[in-house]
Amino acid sequence: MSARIVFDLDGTLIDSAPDIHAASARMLQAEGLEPLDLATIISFIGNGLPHLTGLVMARAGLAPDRQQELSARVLEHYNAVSGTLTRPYPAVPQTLRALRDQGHVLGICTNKPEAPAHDILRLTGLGPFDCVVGGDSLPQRKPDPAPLHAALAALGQGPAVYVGDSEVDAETAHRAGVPFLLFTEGYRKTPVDALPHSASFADFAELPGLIAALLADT
Ligand SMILES: O=C(O)COP(=O)(O)O
Ligand SMILES: [Mg+2]
Repeated sequence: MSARIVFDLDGTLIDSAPDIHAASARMLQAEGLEPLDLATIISFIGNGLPHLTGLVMARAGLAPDRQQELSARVLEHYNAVSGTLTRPYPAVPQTLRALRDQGHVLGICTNKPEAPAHDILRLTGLGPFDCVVGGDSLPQRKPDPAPLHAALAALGQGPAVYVGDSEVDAETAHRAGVPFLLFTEGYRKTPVDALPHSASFADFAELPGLIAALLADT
């Protein structure tokens, strides 16, 4: 049976935190400020770059009324560095190929803006995806279920599953009523057991088997 499989991007298919860290560091440097450490930046990922910029600004003591200006700055820097330090997690390319070969249709539902999401998918060679919904594609972003619903609608009919790494992804899937497969090696802050999920995995090589088991149950 073929399924509609939608993936989160940052912390799920790709380890993009080093480029996000570099983009925020360039913005801070232009303000005469020191970079935040990578672990702090990782803890801020999940709700999109403007939200992350707001958290970085608060931590660095920058006035909140500059958020729009500085978010645009971080996005410019991110577009400039995007891909330099970003890598797919181990076994991701092979697993995506295997899932396509099995006849599944694959989509992306990320809070990363749509344009850099397309860029990074091209640079990493992880595509083609049958749809890409970004954090700025709709008025709503995750954890609102609307972006996941939009991605699934674009993929047609059939059983659905969402694969992600974070609290935001677990809540999105839960609110959308879609089974959630949790990748445990991304940017999650909460213990695995405290997040609603159908199954969890640490190695992408396990994913086709988990999806087959999920489909057998439905
Ligand atoms: O850019 C972010 O903050 C999060 O992106 P993600 O939804 O792909 O994890
Ligand atoms: Mg993520």
